[in-house]
Amino acid sequence: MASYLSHRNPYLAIVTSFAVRNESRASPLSISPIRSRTQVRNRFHLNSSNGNPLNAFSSQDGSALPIEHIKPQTVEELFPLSVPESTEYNLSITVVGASGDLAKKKIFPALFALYYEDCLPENFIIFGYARTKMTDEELRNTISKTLTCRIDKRENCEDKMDQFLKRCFYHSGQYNSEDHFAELNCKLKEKEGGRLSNRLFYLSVPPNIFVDVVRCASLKASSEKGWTRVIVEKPFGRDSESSSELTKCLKQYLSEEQIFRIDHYLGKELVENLSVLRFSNLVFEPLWSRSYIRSVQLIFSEDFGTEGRGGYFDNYGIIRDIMQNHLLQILALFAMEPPVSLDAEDIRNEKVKVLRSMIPLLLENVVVGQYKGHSKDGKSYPGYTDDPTVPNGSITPTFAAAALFINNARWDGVPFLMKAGKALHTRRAEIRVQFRHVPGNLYKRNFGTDLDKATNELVLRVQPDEAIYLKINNKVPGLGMRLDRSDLNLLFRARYPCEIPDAYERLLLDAIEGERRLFIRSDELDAAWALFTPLLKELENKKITPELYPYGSRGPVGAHYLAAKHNVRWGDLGNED
Ligand SMILES: NC(=O)C1=CN([C@@H]2O[C@H](COP(=O)(O)OP(=O)(O)OC[C@H]3O[C@@H](n4cnc5c(N)ncnc54)[C@H](OP(=O)(O)O)[C@@H]3O)[C@@H](O)[C@H]2O)C=CC1
Ligand SMILES: O=C1O[C@H](COP(=O)(O)O)[C@@H](O)[C@H](O)[C@H]1O
Repeated sequence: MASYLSHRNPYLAIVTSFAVRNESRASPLSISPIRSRTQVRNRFHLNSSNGNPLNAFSSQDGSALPIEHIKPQTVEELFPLSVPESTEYNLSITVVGASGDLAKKKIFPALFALYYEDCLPENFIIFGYARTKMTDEELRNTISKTLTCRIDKRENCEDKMDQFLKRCFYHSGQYNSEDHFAELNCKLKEKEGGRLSNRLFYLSVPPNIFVDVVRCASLKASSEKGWTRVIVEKPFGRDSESSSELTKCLKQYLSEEQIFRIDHYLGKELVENLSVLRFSNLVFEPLWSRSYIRSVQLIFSEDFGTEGRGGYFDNYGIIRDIMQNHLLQILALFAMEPPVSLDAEDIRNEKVKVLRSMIPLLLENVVVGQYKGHSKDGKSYPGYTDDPTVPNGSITPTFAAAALFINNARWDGVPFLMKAGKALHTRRAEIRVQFRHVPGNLYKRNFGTDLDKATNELVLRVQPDEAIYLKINNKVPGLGMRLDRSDLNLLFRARYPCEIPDAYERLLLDAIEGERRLFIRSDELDAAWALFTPLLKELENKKITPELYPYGSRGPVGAHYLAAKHNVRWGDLGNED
């Protein structure tokens, strides 16, 4: 019971510790604390991503108001005899950049999915905000085209969509206008109907606008009595300096507790499952070190180019777009020491330690590539520089492979190979763990000369078709002694025949709840940039030309040499997957 609410905000931590102290000397007369706590829990009984029940109307983040303001002063304040009903609370979500691609593709559909699953509080409203002129009705029409119902839960879906859309509104304004945000504030207040309201802003706009929006929103549209939180989309800067500058600017208006830096890969089901697999199964954790693991591979590939996003992409490139954030976050989760608990700070502390233990990334351990035009079966595919939004002669990498090392006792000498590319032959994201050879293997001669083919490999397929499988050696049935490699295969669609929630659903729900475990803390971000910035500068200063690879291919051959240099092979390019 003690840990039930305690990891949340200061208010709830106080409530919990106080309630537990009271509980230990409970008498028939000391019933009110326990009753109050139960009421609090029942009011909004959802689970956040670490499995703890939610309290969606949890109080302040210590932002708009000083912390003393929110500390309950008396027992009556801590455990009021009459706890307000959930209907008195409101959650207002403002999607800034609501006319954009991400808002339509991911954010509104995720919000609808949460509503459909009864994961939003009873009183919620959603505002779209952008410069584009639009009426509420026009916003509803636009987003209605992208809402979908779970494949396995289609009943009443149309009704639910209608009800959801009725809660969606739109306000047009400039991103740097305090007046326009003050107008938004008036509209929010009107719809909130005088209830205590928590406010969440989702910054789905290009990064050069982040600070303006945060300034205007925090000064003019913060919640007066509830919390105000801001989800910030990547990219968080483009190197150490710009990232620190961004953090510094954001912190003029927000506390760290209010900033939710999203990395949507942390919300993916299989990335979530990584820690479960490792820490709740005895068979894996003892093997999780240099003693048994020969290499770890983090692979991201897309079978389409930068179509439509070339303008953004050219300023960043694949290392900033995928490696410095998505793949590095997975690496940190994979390699961290067991955290003290599942609390956000405990996990993020361990991740930071790993990131800070990484050996500086050398240019000789990196390969960069760029896709070129290619024709196949009578169809032609454009090269990266054919995109009209990409400058002629751009040397921005659309592919990169890198070998990284962690300087600690657990991982000394183990190559962590990363590979990320656009316009490759397949769309896939996976974590591959290659184990060492079996020492003194009795069956050595059954494998022929290539012992690598007989090593065990654990694969977490993040997407598509989520799966966890372990490649093992097995006797082929029969009178002889022939071995082959087989998979112990946990295919999610076979085992769990329900739709897997999108990463944005999980992350939005956590931000509403105030659960920060899957969001990036500023010191994690600093450590991530500290690792990649020198390399990025060297690539740019030396104007390293990327190796060209045809659209739809398996990427530059340089990636194979890189793996070979570290005595390993890419697991995704074997004869079998
Ligand atoms: N799209 C994706 O798949 C992903 C996007 N992201 C990040 O999410 C954020 C939003 O992405 P996305 O929706 O694709 O971005 P968009 O380019 O579609 O921009 C979103 C909105 O911002 C406004 N906007 C665009 N450019 C400018 C500008 N130069 N000055 C002022 N306003 C501008 C536009 O609204 P209006 O003109 O109406 O004001 C636009 O509809 C970005 O930070 C992006 O990096 C992260 C991961 C994936
Ligand atoms: O952050 C980004 O991610 C997408 C890939 O996300 P996914 O969930 O579809 O795998 C990528 O296309 C984009 O370039 C990048 O900015």
